[in-house]
Order: sequence, then structure tokens, then C-alpha cells
Amino acid sequence: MQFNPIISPIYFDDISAVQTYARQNHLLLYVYKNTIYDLSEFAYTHPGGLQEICIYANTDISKIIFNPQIHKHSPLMLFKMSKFTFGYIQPQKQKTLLKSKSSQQLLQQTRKNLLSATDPDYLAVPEDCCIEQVRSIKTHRRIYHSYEQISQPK
Ligand code: HEM
Repeated sequence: MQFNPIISPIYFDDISAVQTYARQNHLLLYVYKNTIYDLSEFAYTHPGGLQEICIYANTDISKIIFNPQIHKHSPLMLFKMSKFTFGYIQPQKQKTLLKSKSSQQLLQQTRKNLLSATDPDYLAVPEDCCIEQVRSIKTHRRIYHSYEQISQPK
């Protein structure tokens, strides 16, 4: 079955992991600001030519694609590329998760729930913590997110 990165993006630790993956799977991957695009098919219809785009295959093109000395693409090309999004370089996925609005809201809500139920456990929730996987637990009054799922960032 074909893996669908749009539903489930792949996370890589660094560019060399991307390169190894691309080699093993015969893909033309391009990294722009930590987002990875699979242009394996698009490359054949690249208006600037297949050869030109292949030169930079499996590299970080953040400083390349808007470089006028190479070819200054229109910023709209990023929209075009977005449909080929394949994955992300994200070594500290958990910390990034905490930065996302929904994770923070969830964390605050969990703290409030524990507080409002005068559950002493809320004091034990560390100030700087992140949510790995949110599962729910039931107490005598309400359903909370499991404390075991809230941990210190590594
Ligand atoms: C570094 C990897 C590159 C990527 C990922 C890339 C990607 C793209 C994309 C997505 C477009 C379509 C833009 C659109 O339809 O709006 C495009 C257009 C184009 N590319 Fe590239 N390109 C790369 C390298 C190059 C190079 C090295 C050259 C020439 C030396 C080049 C020349 C062009 C030209 C002439 C166009 C058409 C005009 C334009 O949209 O600016 N590209 N490229």
C-alpha cells in the first residue's frame, strides 16, 4: 500500500536522515526551512528543467530558491510546493508540540480541571512540561488527561 505523507508526515532528525531515506526510496526530496517536499514527480515538469532541479535534490534549499544568482523564484512557488509536503525535520518533536496552541490550551485546561476538583495532584504537574500522548483517566468526578502522560521535556 502506498504511504500517504499528507495524512501522516514523516519526521526526521536531520538532513542526513532525509538523504538516507531519499536514497533508499529513490526520491527527490527538498528541504525548505525544515519542511520536506517530495518533488520526485514534479521535477519532470519543473519549468526551469529537470537537470537544474536535480542538482539540488536531497539538500536544504532554504538559501537557494530565492537566490537571484541561481534563479529567483516567485514566492508563489511555495504554494505550489505545499501540496508535495512530505514531512518535517523536527529533532525535538515534543518541545515543538508544547509550543503549539492546542497543546498549551490542553495543558492549562488539565491544570484547571485538577485545581477545580481540589485534586492534590495538580500541584505535582511540573511548570515546564509537555504532553506526549494524551489519554484520559477517570476520577470520582470528572475525566482528566492522565498525569502519566504529562512529563518533563527531555
Ligand atoms: C533548488 C531546487 C528547486 C526547486 C525546489 C524549484 C521549484 C520550482 C517550482 C515549484 C516552480 C514552479 C513555480 C510556479 O509554478 O509558480 C519553479 C519554477 C521555475 N524554476 Fe525552479 N526550482 C529549483 C531550482 C531551480 C533552478 C536551479 C533553476 C534555474 C537555474 C530554476 C528555474 C526555474 C524557472 C525558470 C521557473 C519558472 C519561472 C518561475 O516560476 O520563477 N529552478 N521551480
